[in-house]
Amino acid sequence: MKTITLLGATGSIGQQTLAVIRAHPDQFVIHALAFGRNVELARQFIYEFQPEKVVVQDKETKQKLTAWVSGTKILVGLPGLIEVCTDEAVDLVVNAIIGRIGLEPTLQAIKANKTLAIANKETLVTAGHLVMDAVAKHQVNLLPVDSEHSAIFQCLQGENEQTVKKLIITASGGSFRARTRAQLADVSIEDALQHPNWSMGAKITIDSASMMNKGLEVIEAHWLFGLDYDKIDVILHKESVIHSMVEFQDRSVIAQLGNADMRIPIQYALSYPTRIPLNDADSLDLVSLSQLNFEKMDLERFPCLAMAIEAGKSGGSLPTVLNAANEQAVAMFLNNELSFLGIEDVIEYALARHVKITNPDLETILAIDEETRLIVRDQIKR
Ligand SMILES: NC(=O)C1=CN([C@@H]2O[C@H](COP(=O)(O)OP(=O)(O)OC[C@H]3O[C@@H](n4cnc5c(N)ncnc54)[C@H](OP(=O)(O)O)[C@@H]3O)[C@@H](O)[C@H]2O)C=CC1
Ligand SMILES: CC(=O)[C@@H](O)[C@H](O)COP(=O)(O)O
Ligand SMILES: [Mn+2]
Repeated sequence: MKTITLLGATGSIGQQTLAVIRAHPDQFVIHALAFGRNVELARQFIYEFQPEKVVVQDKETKQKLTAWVSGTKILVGLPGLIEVCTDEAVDLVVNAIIGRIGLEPTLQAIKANKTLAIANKETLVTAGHLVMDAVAKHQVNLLPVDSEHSAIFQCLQGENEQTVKKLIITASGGSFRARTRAQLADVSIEDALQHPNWSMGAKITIDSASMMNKGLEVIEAHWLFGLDYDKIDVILHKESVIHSMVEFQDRSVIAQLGNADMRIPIQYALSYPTRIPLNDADSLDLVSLSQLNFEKMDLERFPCLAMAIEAGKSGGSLPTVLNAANEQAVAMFLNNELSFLGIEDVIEYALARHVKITNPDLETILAIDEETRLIVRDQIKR
């Protein structure tokens, strides 16, 4: 039995994680659930999973929840997240929170020697070196949940990582893959939220439309698999059936395929190192699909991907700036304060004015993150 703390329980990944746990009550039990402000949904999950502890984003949310909950301790904010990630009883932390807020809980969970299933890619982008240093020091398992990274991780099982020639990350192209750049000028929030293959939270869906998601994933892959950027390729694959591939030195290529169902990588991270059945799911039907398509990635069409690769290669504090500027810009786009193409403009602006700091510590990263968000807000409101 694995005892689990789940951060981001009310989100897209969080709910699918609970579906996996619900289907395997003999293997997984919830210790704590953390969420932001969605009290309605959280109440149902607290009732069903009876966690010992719940963490909410702020005091107002705690007040709303208090009347509904008995026998569960309600904690608030970052101290609460850290407490439930480090509790003695916990074996596995699933970090499915959105954004940079996931960084400190991640670091604390690793320091407490917990196995970590990580969906929260912003954490690895903003401070991958700190996370991987902590993983190496504490010798914990850091298990990818992101579909591409789970695919690569699965392809690497039983392999010697020294024999890897390159990773090939697939990209669906997102909501606007059929549009030219000129056709992106007036796109609406609703259009941007229509991902062709996956049902996901709003922020990652916008990242996918701008191709920043793939940029974040390249940086995430660099840290998770310890490979130089020139060994990480991205190709367009509109069906999202091959979730990613590994080419080995002998030119053999291993791919992981499956339907676009995040329960597959989530469950693999939870059950690792074994596989368990995924019930209520369809098998991949290649005959119905009949063909799979691949295209070269056009970095001029998708400048966010180009900026992310450059920031990753340059390293230091630049990925922190990239991530913070993107989080702020996407939030403002979703709030109707910025156009879709404005997202890439403000990220470019934030990166250009930043003076890189090599090997930033946690305090420096948090300060740069805050400062970058301010700069982006000021720039947009001007
Ligand atoms: N969705 C997907 O299929 C995939 C997602 N990912 C990654 O997984 C992560 C989660 O994505 P997704 O599930 O789509 O996101 P969602 O927006 O659907 O969910 C985010 C979750 O985080 C919670 N949250 C937000 N802010 C805070 C906070 N300050 N304190 C505590 N909890 C907070 C939300 O709570 P509430 O809603 O209650 O406010 C919600 O539970 C992201 O990093 C994303 O890039 C990676 C691959 C696929
Ligand atoms: C499900 C998942 O892992 C997402 O990150 C997905 O990959 C988004 O798809 P694209 O970014 O390829 O559009
Ligand atoms: Mn992904």
